[in-house]
Amino acid sequence: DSSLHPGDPQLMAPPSPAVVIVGAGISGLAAAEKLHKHGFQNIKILEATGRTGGRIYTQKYAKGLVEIGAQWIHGPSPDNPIFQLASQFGLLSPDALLEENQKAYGNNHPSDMPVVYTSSGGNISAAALADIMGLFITWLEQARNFTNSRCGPEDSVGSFILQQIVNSSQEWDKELVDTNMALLRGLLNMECCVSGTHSMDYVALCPFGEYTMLAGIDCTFPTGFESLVNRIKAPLPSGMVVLNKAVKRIDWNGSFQGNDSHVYPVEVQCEDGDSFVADHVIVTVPLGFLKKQSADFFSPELPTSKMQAIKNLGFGTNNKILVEFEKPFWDPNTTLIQVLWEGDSPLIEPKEDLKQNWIRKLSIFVVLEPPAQLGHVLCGFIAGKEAEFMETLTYEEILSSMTDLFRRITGNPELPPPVSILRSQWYSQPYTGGSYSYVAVGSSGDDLDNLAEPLPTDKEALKVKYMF
Ligand SMILES: Cc1cc2nc3c(=O)[nH]c(=O)nc-3n(C[C@H](O)[C@H](O)[C@H](O)COP(=O)(O)OP(=O)(O)OC[C@H]3O[C@@H](n4cnc5c(N)ncnc54)[C@H](O)[C@@H]3O)c2cc1C
Repeated sequence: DSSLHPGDPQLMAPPSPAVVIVGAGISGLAAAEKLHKHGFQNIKILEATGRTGGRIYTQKYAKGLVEIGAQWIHGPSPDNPIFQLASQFGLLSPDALLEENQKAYGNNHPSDMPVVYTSSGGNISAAALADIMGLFITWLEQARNFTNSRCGPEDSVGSFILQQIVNSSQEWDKELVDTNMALLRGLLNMECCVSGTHSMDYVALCPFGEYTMLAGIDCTFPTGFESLVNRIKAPLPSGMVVLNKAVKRIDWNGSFQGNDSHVYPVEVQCEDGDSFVADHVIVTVPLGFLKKQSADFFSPELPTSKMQAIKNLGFGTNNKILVEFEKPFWDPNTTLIQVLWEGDSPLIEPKEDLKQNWIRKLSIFVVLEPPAQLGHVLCGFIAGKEAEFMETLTYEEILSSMTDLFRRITGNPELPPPVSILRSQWYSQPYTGGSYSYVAVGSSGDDLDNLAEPLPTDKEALKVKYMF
């Protein structure tokens, strides 16, 4: 509520509330910026790593910039706060600002049709692919329509789609069955990347449609997603963000003497022995970190409903493998490349030997734009246990796997190896522990709301709650 200011009597017990924000990703920085704008001065943002931005991470690569984490504004239209900020700061390309692009629906998926390369160097006709893509998109929409209608708590998006595949396959021409199944396996692999999960069998069916899709064709930041973070951070005074300051524990319901005469309800203890007293703490650490640490991170322990929400919600890995080529092997109009792994099928469990088979989970590559400025770069997406295994491999092992893969799918054993590769390793980051969250079987959207609820639940104590 912008009408409230620190001087307002209903907000102010001590004259300048001390606020500690844990995490300097976009959430923590945006919270600080908002408080600062409303006159709060006693704010500290404690960040475990040596950089701000968290899962928004733009790096120099090839001849330009690439995103190791967040890449697109999904649903860039006026209702989207990221879009609002990005346009306000002038960070978007003229195309992204076109009204027609803001009104169109991209469905949170790349809107273009991929070009399919098979694992033995063949191609698939655009018509065959369009048929299967059409079915798959319809099934996803049907899965979203389960919201508020009856479905079992154990039902998953994966099991629903599998049932549709089985039913639909009865009507397919026999000679198309293997190709269709392999295409669908690839589309499911891609959907795992979208949801950040190992398997769509882990994603709850009933709440699947609660994720609101905003209008707008997904767009990127020409100067990098991190330029948005930097603009949000710019007005904050130096010293407000403290890097390399990992928080170890938050004592959130006590009485702690500050250096002044004030007694504070919260004390934040850091790994390096430092501690900070506070009136309010805003915790923005990823769910992946909370899953590993929440039992020891809060004292007293969080209420059972919050602990259950942390346990029940899903948090999985989606990684990127960026591959730079001297010359593109793909046609200049290609925007997406799908790898069809012959023999794969949604009806067959993937083989467990990750060393031999991890690469079969890699089904989709986005051609990064614009090649004139960036060079010829493909961005592969891989999710789940295979993505986590990939993080353990050396640069040389991945480069060699990529060389083999592209030689196979182009049918050209002489194809020059990529010039370089760059991969993300979100699972191994101790303060992230994966990529993003999803509503897993056994959880619901209420768990997300529950985690966002401030503590303590005593309404009298909730002065800051009404700031936003
Ligand atoms: C591969 C990938 C692709 C993505 N693609 C998109 C996309 O295209 N579009 C999109 O909108 N979103 C995308 N996302 C999601 C998006 O990046 C996140 O939703 C967003 O960046 C989360 O911001 P945050 O500030 O909430 O968390 P984070 O960015 O994770 O920030 C949390 C911060 O807390 C710090 N921290 C953790 N523990 C501690 C501790 N104990 N003490 C102190 N600090 C701590 C972390 O180091 C981190 O800096 C993607 C994410 C990934 C990983």
